[in-house]
Formats: sequence, structure tokens, C-alpha cells
Amino acid sequence: MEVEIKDAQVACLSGIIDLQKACQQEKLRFSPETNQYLLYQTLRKLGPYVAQKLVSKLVERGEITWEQDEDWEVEQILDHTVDEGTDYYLIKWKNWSNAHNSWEPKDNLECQDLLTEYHSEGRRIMAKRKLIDLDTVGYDSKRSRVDEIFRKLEPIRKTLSPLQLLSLSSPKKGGKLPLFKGLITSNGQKVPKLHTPGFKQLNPRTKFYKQKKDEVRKALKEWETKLNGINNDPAPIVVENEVDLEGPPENFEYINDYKPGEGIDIPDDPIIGCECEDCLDCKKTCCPSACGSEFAYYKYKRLRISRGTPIYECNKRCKCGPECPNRVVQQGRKCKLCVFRTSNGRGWGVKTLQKIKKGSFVVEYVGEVITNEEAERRGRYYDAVGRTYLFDLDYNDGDCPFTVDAGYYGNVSHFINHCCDPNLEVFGVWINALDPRLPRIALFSRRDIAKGEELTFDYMMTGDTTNQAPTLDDVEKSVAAGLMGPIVLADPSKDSPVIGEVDTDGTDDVDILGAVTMDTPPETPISGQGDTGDDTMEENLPNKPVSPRKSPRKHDSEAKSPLKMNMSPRPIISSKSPQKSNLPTTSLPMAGDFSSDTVSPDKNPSTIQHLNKVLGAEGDAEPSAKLLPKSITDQYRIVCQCGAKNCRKYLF
Ligand SMILES: C[S@@+](CC[C@H](N)C(=O)[O-])C[C@H]1O[C@@H](n2cnc3c(N)ncnc32)[C@H](O)[C@@H]1O
Repeated sequence: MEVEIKDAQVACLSGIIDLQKACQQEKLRFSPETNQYLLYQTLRKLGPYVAQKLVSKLVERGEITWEQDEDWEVEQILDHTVDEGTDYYLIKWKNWSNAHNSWEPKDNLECQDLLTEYHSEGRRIMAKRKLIDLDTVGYDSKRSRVDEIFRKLEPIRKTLSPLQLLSLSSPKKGGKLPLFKGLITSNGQKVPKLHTPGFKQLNPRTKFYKQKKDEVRKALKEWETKLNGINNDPAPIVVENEVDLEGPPENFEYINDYKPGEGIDIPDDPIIGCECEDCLDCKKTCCPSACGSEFAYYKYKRLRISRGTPIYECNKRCKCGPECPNRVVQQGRKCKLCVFRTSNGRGWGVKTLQKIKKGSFVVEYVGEVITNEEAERRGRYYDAVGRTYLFDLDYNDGDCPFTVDAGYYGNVSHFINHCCDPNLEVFGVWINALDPRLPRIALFSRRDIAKGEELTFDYMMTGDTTNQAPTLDDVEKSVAAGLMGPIVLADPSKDSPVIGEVDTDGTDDVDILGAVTMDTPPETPISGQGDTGDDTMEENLPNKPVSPRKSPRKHDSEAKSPLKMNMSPRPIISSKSPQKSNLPTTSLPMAGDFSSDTVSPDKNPSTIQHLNKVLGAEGDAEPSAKLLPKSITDQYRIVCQCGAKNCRKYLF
């Protein structure tokens, strides 16, 4: 498919280089905002180390000039390490905060006096003492470095194009970049630094790396304990990073339930509940039916409804007790999950530490419930940093007054990544809050999931119809096969429907009842475990719609629009906005680990204050807002790294 930009034609999935070349051929130029945006994104993708090298090369060639200011003067040497025969020093820069301290190779330093002083006995002891204060600053330094490079390009970034920058890294032209010396001079000559290995580039065999890794492990263990102290689900959370030196995210607070944002009231007092003796037996009068929907679960507490059907669970006014088969999401996550560091640049992810049967409730997506307007505002920031945690509650045909933001307050679902072929499915659930605009978001397994598999859902929730309710035939087959507890999310891509069975193998599993058999048994009793009773045929037939009694709005399962992540695509060529589906993108040639070179929302000084700073009133903006003006931040697209065969290439 092609996109038309004035007279030029470029393939819609063009990378930045092709796009720029095509534009050059057609004598089209990027608008300054777009160029600026692309330049910033390019620097981020390259990471501070490579970016600095390339910028230095341009300075050296005289193609750009560099702001000569008071930066880059060594104030103090704080530490020393040797990596593969090269001496590195941890530098505190004059007029820069500790967050900008960096490791520099000896060759780049021209401050012999300070080096001599450092190596004198007394100085070393002082430096060691200081180092303790600096222990936590390392994670921020890479991001800051890219921002600083970009900031210092300010006067010339309208003329410097990302293509010009990237062309320097071509092996044909440059070969190995010569080491650019004289970076820090004591005689006033200041040029960009070049050789600054960040933590992730340090050799994992060195003493320094190992020391840092131990610190990260310790910090993650502490974070895990903290999370589990707050988590009130029956199953615990494990945290693991076998990939890099990323520590616990900052500015993330664990919560168990929705946190109402400013001016939002989440009702918690349903006006009516059911009077059933046994909710399964009186499905026609129980809560789901009264709300015009279907009974969502089998007695085994696994789904019997198809994608898009609203779930109404029994609530606090209902006569039934906690064992009621219509109380599933409200009983919390029963599956032991692990927050782990992904190895392909997707940051953190979540994997299951137990097998999960198809149709089981896995986890709820919680966060701050905010208004549409606030979501728009925050969305600009998330777009700019290439991450989003916004989830529109647009259950009712695009009418979306509320959004859930799990960016700063969330549970383990905050870390669940997107996949175009996901193993989780999103359902809207109403329990004690019956306001149709305020469903809870529950993630259920859409197929059997193996122990250790990463959990994912489709952020776009596009029109995949593979998850349908079972046909009567499916059910008859499963009953005839003597299998108990038919799981209803039949997968038409397979010859026969997938059937859930009662687990008897004693392995870690979410059993047919949606309850868990774990290494460590859950604290709460597992209700009805081992119940092998069959569901009736009638139970598997779709309920006839009845008039809503309890909920103000009846949901028509045919016409619903699914809940989905809020990631609005925007044009990158700012002058003319092509149609959404034809937008070019910022796919860059180097796939960088975003943890190391992007601005991350969880690295910022505070949550709302930070957002207010970045997105605050026009003219009153902080420097970071200048880095990413609205016109730029509106144009971000994230390249999907899910690796699925049917990958749609972009996260939106
Ligand atoms: C809800 S967060 C998921 C957790 C996130 N990985 C983290 O470290 O906090 C969503 C963000 O994760 C990243 N992400 C999730 N799925 C991805 C995918 N398939 N490909 C690339 N990035 C992905 C994107 O930056 C996205 O905006």
C-alpha cells in the first residue's frame, strides 16, 4: 500500500532513510517540527554512546558547530574501574547534577591534576564515600545524555537531518570511527564527549558490571517484597531481570483496585442484587440475565461466553455467597505471575509461572480512572515517550468518557505487553459499580497457556473473530467424549474445539474451576475444587435476550465495540494528514532497547507534577516540553516487536 504526500509516493511502511531519500528526490522537505522529531527519535534509537560519536564526527568535520558553554568540565573524579584493559573514571561534571555523572575512558580526559589527586590515598577514600550517594543515579544517565545532546543541537537541528546523522554510521563511508580526542580540556576547549559506555555496554564479565548486577538484584528483590506486601490477590508476584541492569521502575505505585481520578466517583453500592438460591440453577433471573446479558461462567468458573459479551457478576447485595459460580473476577488473580525483563527491547513483560487453562480469569487491568480530556493530555506525553498505559473504557460504541491509566498506579497488568496473536482476551465486567460507562477490565486466557509463557493481549482489539462461543455441536462432542467442563472459547482455526479438563496431573495449573494448584498453595480455600459435575446442554445454549432490569443500559453483544488501549495514530508529515491506515512511520534502522535510550515515564521525577511540567500551559513549559513539542509528540508510532506471524507491525 502506498501513501501520497503531495506528489511523492513512498511505501507506507518506509523506514526513515527510504522516506527521506524519497522526499529528497521529490524535492520535498520535512517541516522543521518533523525533522526535529525524527532527529530526536533517531538519537534515542541510537543511544547516547553512538549518538555522541556521530555528532562528534560532524563537529570534527566542521559540518555542525557545537555550543561551547561551561559544560563538560571535570569537577571531580569519583571512581575508577578497568574494563578490558582500559581505565574508566566516574566523572562529576562541573555545573551538572549527579544524574549526569558518567564513566569516561582515560584517553578522553585532560585533567591530569585531578587524576593525580584522585590516585592519592586520601582522595580515594573521599571518593568512595561519595560513591554511596551516587549509587542510584546510573539508570537515569543514559536518558539524560541523549536529551542533553539533543538540547545542545538546538541552534542547528533545523539543518541537521537524521539522514545526515545516520549516513555517518555507514561502514562504506566511515569504517571504524577514529577516536576523537580532546573531549575535556582544562584550557577551555570543549567538544562533545564520545566514548561513554553506559552500564549496559559494560562488559558483563567485569567486576564493575557484576557489582551493579548484584545491586540491581537486591533492589528488585526489595521491590518484589514491596509489591507483594500491597498485592491482595491470592497469588504472589515474582520479579526477574536476567537481561540487563534495569532496576525497579520509579514512579510506579502498586494498587489493587481502580483509583478514581479527580472529579470521578466510582459507585460501590449496587441498588439491587439477586435472590437466587443457586445462581446457576436460576440463570434466567440472576444478575447477568437481569442486565440483558448471558451467564458468563460454567460452574467451573471458566468462560462460557464469546468475545465482547459483557460480564455481570453477582454483587454485594446478592444473596449468594463467595462460592457462587458467578463470582470470579472479584475473587482476584489466582495465578502466580512473574514480571520479567524482555530481551528484545519491549521493557518489562509478564509471564505465567503456572499452566493456565483456556477461559480462565488471569488478571484485572487496574489503574487511575481519568476523564477523556485528561487521557488526551496524558496520551500526548505517552506518545512522546513511546509507551502507553491508557485503556479506553469505550465499551459502548466509541462513547468513551473514561479511560484507565495504569502508568503510575497499577497492578501487575501494567507490565503486560501487546501481541498481535495474544493469549489473553479482554472482557468488560460489572460487579458493584453498575454504571455502564465504568466496566472493570478483566483479562481471560483465550487458549491454554504453558508455564513460563509470556502473557499478552491485543492492545488494538481489532476485529479478530476467532473467539466465538461454542456451538451446540462443540458441546455435544465434548460431552460425548466424556470430558468435563467444556471450555467455551472454541478456536475455529483448529479442527476440533479446545476442551478444558479437570487436572489430575498435580502440576502447577489453573484448574477447571479457575482455582490454582500452586507450588505454595493459595491462602484462600479453593472453592469446589475437584467438582467434575457436567454442565447441562441448556447451559451451553445462548440465553435469549431479556429486558434489562438492573442496568440502565442493555448490551447487545453483536454491536459492542471492545475495550482497547488508547493509542491514537497521528501523521508524521505535519503539513498534510494522510488517512490513518496509510501513515508513514518512524521505523528506524537500529532497533534499540528502549530501556536504554528512550525517555521512560517511570524515570521521571514525579507523576502528575511531571506530566504537568511536560504538558503544562503553553509558554510556561519546562525544557522537556521544548524537547518534545505537541506537534511532534502527536506523531509517534511504535514498531511492534511481538514477533507473531500475523504481526501488524505497529502498536497502533
Ligand atoms: C502497558 S506497557 C507494557 C509494559 C512495558 N513493556 C513496560 O516495561 O513497562 C505498553 C508499552 O510497552 C511497550 N510494548 C508493549 N508491547 C510491545 C510490542 N509488542 N512491541 C514493542 N513494544 C511493546 C510499548 O512501549 C508500549 O507502549
